[in-house]
Amino acid sequence: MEMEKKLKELKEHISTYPDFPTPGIVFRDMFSLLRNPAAFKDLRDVMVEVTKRNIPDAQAVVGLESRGFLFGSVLAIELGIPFIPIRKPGKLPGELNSVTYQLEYGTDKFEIQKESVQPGLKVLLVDDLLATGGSLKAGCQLIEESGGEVAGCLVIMELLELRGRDKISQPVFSLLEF
Ligand SMILES: O=P(O)(O)OC[C@H]1O[C@H](OP(=O)(O)OP(=O)(O)O)[C@H](O)[C@@H]1O
Ligand SMILES: Nc1ncnc2[nH]cnc12
Repeated sequence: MEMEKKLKELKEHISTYPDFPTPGIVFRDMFSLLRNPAAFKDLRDVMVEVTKRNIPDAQAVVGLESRGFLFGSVLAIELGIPFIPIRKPGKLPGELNSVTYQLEYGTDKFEIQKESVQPGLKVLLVDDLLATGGSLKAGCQLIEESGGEVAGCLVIMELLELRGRDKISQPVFSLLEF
């Protein structure tokens, strides 16, 4: 099946919840897609194809906690490159770099292990969803502060009207647009 058709079908597997978790937020639930094994497999194939086509020189996948871990780890296995986590505070051992950022609903802090990023490492940053762009921007900042280079970002879903990609100077690829 060609990519466009696959993407159209995948989008139909995303359930929508108005006013969750707070009034005014339209929540796009990717877990409804993951419940369907054939759809999850198709999503994996599309992620791999888009990455190989657009970010072929990625040397590691960095995933953002927590939903970014699900897709980032699948991609790292398929590409045969390391998976590196960026986590919420207090979860990672060892020497860390950290950054504080704004969410669509609230603020939070991210941490990465210094030893996980070698100087000049070309990174593919992965998350489930791009909303205001605060998380992805913080992720890029953290990778660069740690000595890495963001070769590109991949998100499964993008909420277009929030214009999150305007905050990101690195190339951003999204699969399903809302
Ligand atoms: O573009 P932004 O406005 O920054 O929003 C997108 C981020 O918000 C959600 O994460 P959340 O902090 O809810 O964490 P979770 O994945 O652990 O549920 C989502 O998984 C993205 O990481
Ligand atoms: N609207 C939304 N739907 C799902 N996850 C989100 N994370 C941030 N905003 C979101």
